[in-house]
Amino acid sequence: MKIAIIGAGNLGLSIAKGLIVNNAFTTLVLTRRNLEEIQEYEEYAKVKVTTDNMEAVQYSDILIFAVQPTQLERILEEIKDDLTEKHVLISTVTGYKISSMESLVGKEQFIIRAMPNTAIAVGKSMTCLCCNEIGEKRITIAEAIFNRLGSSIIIPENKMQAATVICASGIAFWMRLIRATTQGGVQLGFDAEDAQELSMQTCLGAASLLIESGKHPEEEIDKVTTPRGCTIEGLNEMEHNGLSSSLIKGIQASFKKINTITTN
Ligand SMILES: NC(=O)C1=CN([C@@H]2O[C@H](COP(=O)(O)OP(=O)(O)OC[C@H]3O[C@@H](n4cnc5c(N)ncnc54)[C@H](O)[C@@H]3O)[C@@H](O)[C@H]2O)C=CC1
Ligand SMILES: O=C(O)[C@@H]1CCC=N1
Repeated sequence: MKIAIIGAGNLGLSIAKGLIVNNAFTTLVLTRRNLEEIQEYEEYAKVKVTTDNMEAVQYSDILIFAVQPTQLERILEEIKDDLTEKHVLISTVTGYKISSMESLVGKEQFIIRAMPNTAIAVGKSMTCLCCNEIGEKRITIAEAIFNRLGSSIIIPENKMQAATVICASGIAFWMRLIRATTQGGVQLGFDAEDAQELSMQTCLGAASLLIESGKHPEEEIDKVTTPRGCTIEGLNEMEHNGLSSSLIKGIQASFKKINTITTN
């Protein structure tokens, strides 16, 4: 696959790393306004960096847009005359609707929206996808890319904002929980490095157990909570202090915010 990432910033570079580590492209073009930060990527075989989006379009079949919402419109205006029927446009841009992209590049262009998270750099992103009508003919290409770099599901476009909160912002929420449990571990006497290792591996174990068993979290929690034991003591104290409620309220606040920053 001849892939271009238009806007190799935080997310764009995470996608690039995932593609490179998984050898998941034929050619890869990375664009950015300032090349200094991405020059090192040219050391990888078949990777090119440029400031020229038009060149990236001409050189590639799959165009992944990873720019800020306010930057996308200008870029689509810039490249639209160079788009052909071979191009598949994949936008990771938050809150930028398919209909707005269609109004700039036309309904006949294959358009897919993807909402990955930065774990795509290590092939572990949960990515939500949706597409325009004609894009259904190419959605399997997007699934192939994002399944190689984690897991993907197809959702209706009206759930993309919620998906952004749960998956894209969500990775930051989980990392904060890892940090908090690390701090708890330090207070119990582990050095910071060991405490983080214990916390990360336990988090990975919890997710893996649920993924592999298909069980509900409470069923697995019941196996851990010895009656009158230390686990239920800790869990109840956390709940008295609003753990679940705080997470749910945070998710709601994030969702409220994302609906205010939607640009179209
Ligand atoms: N950072 C994240 O974890 C996630 C971000 N997103 C969305 O992905 C998009 C990108 O986010 P980030 O990577 O965090 O932003 P960023 O600001 O780190 O990256 C955007 C990059 O685009 C470049 N750029 C701007 N105008 C350009 C142009 N005309 N041509 C080429 N490059 C240009 C900028 O120099 C910058 O490096 C946003 O819409 C964001 O909402 C979605 C999911 C997760
Ligand atoms: O925080 C944000 O607004 C963007 C969207 C999801 C991740 N980063």
